[in-house]
Amino acid sequence: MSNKIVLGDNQYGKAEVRVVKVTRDTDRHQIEDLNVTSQLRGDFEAAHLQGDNAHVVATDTQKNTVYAFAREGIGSPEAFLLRLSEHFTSGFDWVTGGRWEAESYTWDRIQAHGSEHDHSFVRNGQEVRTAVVVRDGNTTHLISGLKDLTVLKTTQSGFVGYPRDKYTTLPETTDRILATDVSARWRYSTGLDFAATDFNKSYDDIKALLLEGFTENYSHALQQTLFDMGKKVLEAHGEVDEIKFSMPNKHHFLVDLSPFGLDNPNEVFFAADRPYGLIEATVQREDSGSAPAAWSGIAGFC
Ligand SMILES: O=c1[nH]c(=O)c2[nH]c(=O)[nH]c2[nH]1
Repeated sequence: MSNKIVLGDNQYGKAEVRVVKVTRDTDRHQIEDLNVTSQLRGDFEAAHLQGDNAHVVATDTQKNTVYAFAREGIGSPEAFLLRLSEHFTSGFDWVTGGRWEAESYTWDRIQAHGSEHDHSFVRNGQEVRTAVVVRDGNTTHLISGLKDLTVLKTTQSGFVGYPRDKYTTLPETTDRILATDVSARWRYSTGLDFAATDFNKSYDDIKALLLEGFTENYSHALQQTLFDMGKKVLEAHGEVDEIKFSMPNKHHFLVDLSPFGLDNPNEVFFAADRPYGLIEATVQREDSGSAPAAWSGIAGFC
């Protein structure tokens, strides 16, 4: 083993640049609200080893670039990140790649006096939309997703047939509540023409498929429901290579009402917040293989 100490993988940039873009071409304003992280990869050895900052595009400059690009419009988180990645990799020879990530928050128009208001909005708290661009030389990986999409069904779910040992106390059930916060990330094929893709439409459609997938079949386990949801997305969207999920099983325990002389025919539950089951999996095409580089910097499944 060598005693020489060298620099390993590295990236740097500005994290969580909060940018809100108002489009006011007409009196009916539009709002886009993002939290952007920009990180550059490339030849930054001199900065780390010698304190030579000649290659260090300041994180402050990266932040300013986010705001300057927003002036020309955002469009979709994916399109915005792709523009940033192109700018930094084409503008600086030694920047060979990087990672650009955004969370996107949705604002709905306030319904006032029966119609949608022109310039007043209410935050839609249903889920947070996410996007990541990972660029490595000429290869661009694009991963879209969502998190905190909380769903629940009151029947058509059960859990039976699992092994029993001396530590097993869980009773089998064929009718339980199934609830989870869906985190999902789907990776678009690198062969896709990103410039010609309507990522907002794709997002809306995939979210709808995930929700439908949750409802459609009797659930023998959250694992099966996860797979149903992913399968629907891959069947309908040929441009998506794989989808990763992280889903807590938000347990709802039937409350024993017998001390009060009451029955409880599956109606009153204690919603536990912890511990929770944690179900994570990738749903992929048989021949697609995996693309670990695309997911680098994304902790765990989602
Ligand atoms: O859908 C479930 N999957 C599990 O793996 C599991 N384990 C458990 O205790 N309850 C459940 N439910």
